Amino acid sequence: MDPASVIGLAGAVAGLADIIARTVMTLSDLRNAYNQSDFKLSALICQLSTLKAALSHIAEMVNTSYGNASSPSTQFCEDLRVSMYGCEAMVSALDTRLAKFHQNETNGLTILGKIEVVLDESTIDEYLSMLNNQTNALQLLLTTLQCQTSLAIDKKLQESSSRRIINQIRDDTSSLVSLYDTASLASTKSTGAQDIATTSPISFSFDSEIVTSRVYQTAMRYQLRVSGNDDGADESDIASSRLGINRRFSFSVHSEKAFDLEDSPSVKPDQGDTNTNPASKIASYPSSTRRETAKIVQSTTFLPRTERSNVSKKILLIGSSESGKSTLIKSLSCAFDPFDEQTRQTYIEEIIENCVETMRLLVIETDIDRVGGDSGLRNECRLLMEDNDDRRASLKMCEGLVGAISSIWQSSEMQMRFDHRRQHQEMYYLPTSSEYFLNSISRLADPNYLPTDSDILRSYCKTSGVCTFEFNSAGRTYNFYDVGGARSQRRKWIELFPKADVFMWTFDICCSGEVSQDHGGDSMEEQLELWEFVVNHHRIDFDANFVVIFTKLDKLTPEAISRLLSMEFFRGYEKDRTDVDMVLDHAAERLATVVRGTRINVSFGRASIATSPTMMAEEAMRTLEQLNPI
Ligand SMILES: Nc1nc2c(ncn2[C@@H]2O[C@H](COP(=O)(O)OP(=O)(O)OP(=O)(O)O)[C@@H](O)[C@H]2O)c(=O)[nH]1
Ligand SMILES: [Mg+2]
Repeated sequence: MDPASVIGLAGAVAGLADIIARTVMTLSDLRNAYNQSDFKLSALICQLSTLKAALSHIAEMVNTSYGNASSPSTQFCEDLRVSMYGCEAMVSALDTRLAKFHQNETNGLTILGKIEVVLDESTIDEYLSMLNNQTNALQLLLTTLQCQTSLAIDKKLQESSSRRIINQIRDDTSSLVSLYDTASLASTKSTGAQDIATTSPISFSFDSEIVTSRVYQTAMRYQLRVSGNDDGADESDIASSRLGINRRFSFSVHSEKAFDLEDSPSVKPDQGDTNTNPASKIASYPSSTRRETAKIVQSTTFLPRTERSNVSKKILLIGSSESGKSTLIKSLSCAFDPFDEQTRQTYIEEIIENCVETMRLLVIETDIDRVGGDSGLRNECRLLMEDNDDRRASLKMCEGLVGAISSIWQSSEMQMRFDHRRQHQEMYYLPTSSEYFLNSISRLADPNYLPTDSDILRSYCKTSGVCTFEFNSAGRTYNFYDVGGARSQRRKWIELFPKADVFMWTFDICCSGEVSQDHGGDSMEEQLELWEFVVNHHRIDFDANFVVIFTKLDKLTPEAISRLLSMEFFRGYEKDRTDVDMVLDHAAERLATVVRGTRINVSFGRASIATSPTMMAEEAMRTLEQLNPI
C-alpha cells in the first residue's frame, strides 16, 4: 500500500468518525431537548458512539503503524473500505430519516413520536444489529493491527472467522442499499476523502471512556482471542466459522446499471466510479450475479426480443441458498442466446475463486497439519492459505498455486478423506461443484482457458440484491426476479411478494444430510422450514401460483434417495426407490401437504445441470407455462 493511500485512508476513517459524531449529536439533541429517555434511541446513540470511537482508534493506529512492519496490508485496506462503505451507508440512511424529521416538524406529533415515525422500532433494531456487526468488523481490524507484520495481518484477515465478519457487513450494506435510503447514499459518498479529512474533528468527552471501558476492552479481547490468537480461539466459534466459505467478492455498487423496480428504491450509480474493468460495464445477467450487488440491477435480455407481448408476468425466483436459482437463469440465458467470448471471460475470476476457496475449506476441514505433515504437503498448504487477492487479480492461476491445489487434491490422504466424507456423511459445508472444479484444475490453469457452458453453470457466487432477467416466450413477457436465498437476503423476498405473479421455488432435492452454509444444520430441514413458512406467509395472496422446480437431479443417487426418504417429513414411501419419477411425485405430494391455503396453486417440475442448458431451460419453462391460469 503506498504512503499516500494509507494516509488518505486514515484521514477518511477519521472523517467518517466525524460524520458519525454529528449524527450522534443530532440524536442526542433530540433526546435532550425533550428530556425524554427512549431506551432504543439511547441504545442507538450508544452504539453509534462506540462505532465512532472504534473508527477514531483505527485512524490513530493506522497513522502510527504506517512505516512499521505491520503497516496496513492490501487486504486490511480493502476490508476497512468495505466497513467504511457500510458505515457511510448507515449514517447516510439515518441522516436522511432525521432530515425528514426536521421537514415534518409541523405535523403535530411529539418529537419522539416523529422519531418513531421516521425510525420505527423494527428499523431501529435493524440499525442496532448492523451497527453491532460494523463494530465487530472494526474491532477485528483493530486487532489485526496488533500483528507483527503485514503478512500476519493478511493471514488473520483471511481466516474464515474473519471473512465471516467482513461478509456479514457486506451483506448488511447490500441489504441496506438495496432496500432503504439508497438515494441518500450517493450524496454522502460524494464527500471525498480529502474533504472528510479536513473537516474539523468532533470528539466527545466520552470517547476515551469508551475506548478504555470494560465493554469495549472485553469486546477487543474477545476479538483477540477469536482472530488474533489461534491458541486461545473459541472452538465453537471456529467450528461454526468453518461452515462458511471464505469468499472475496469484488464489492461494487458502481459497476452495473441501476434501475427502478417499480416502487422499490433505486440506487444512483456513483459518479466517481473509476472502475475500468470492461467486464463490470456489461449490464448482463451473468456479470451482475457474480458480484455482491448492493442494489437492484437490471440486465439487458440475452434473448432475441421478438415482438413484446402485452401479457407480462413477474416471476419471483426464491428458494434456499445454493438451491439453483441463478443457475436456472443462466441456463435460460444460455439456451436462448449462447454466451459469447466476452461473457465467458467474465466468469474466469469467479471460477478460480470457487476452486481456491473450495480447496482452502477442504484443507481446513480435513486438518491442515495432518495433510500437510503426513504427506509432505506442508509447503503447498501454506501457499494455498497465504494466497491473496493480488495474485488472483491477474485472472490466472499462478503456477505455484495450481501445483499446490492439484498436489493436495490428488494426494492419497486427501482423496481418502474426501471419500470418507462422502461415505460417512461427515458434516461440513462444501460448495456443490467442489469436485467438478477440483478435477478440472489443470484445464482452468491453461493461459488460454475460456469457461465452457458447464463451467459457467457450475460456478457459484451468492446472489445479493435483486437481479432481473426478461424474455418473451409463447406470446408472454416473463420478468424473472432472482433474489438471494441466503439468510441475510430473505428479507427482500417479503418486499417483493406483493409484486409477483408467480413464485418459482427451486428445491434442492438431494441436500438432506448436507450442512447449510447459513444455518449450520441440515440443509433439507432448513429448506422445508422455509418452504412451509413462505407458502403460508400472510403477504402471499390466497390464490397465489407456485412453481416448484426440483433441482440437482443428477445428484440424486440411491444413497441420496435413501437419505431423503429416511427423513421424518418424507417417510411413508413404499414404492420403487430406484424410480426417480415416483420418488419425486412422493416429494411433491409431501410438499403440497403443508400448503394451508386451499386456493394456492402449486405445480412441480424439475431441472438438472447434467442435461444441456437448453433442456434445463425448457423443462423450467414448460412447468411455468403449464401453470394455469397465469
Ligand atoms: N450438480 C448440480 N449442481 C447444480 C444444479 N443446479 C445448480 N447447481 C450448482 O449449485 C450451486 C449453487 O447454484 P446457484 O444457482 O448459484 O444457487 P442460488 O440458489 O442462486 O444461490 P444464492 O444466490 O445463494 O441464493 C452452483 O455451483 C451450481 O452450479 C444441478 O442441477 N446439479
Ligand atoms: Mg443466486
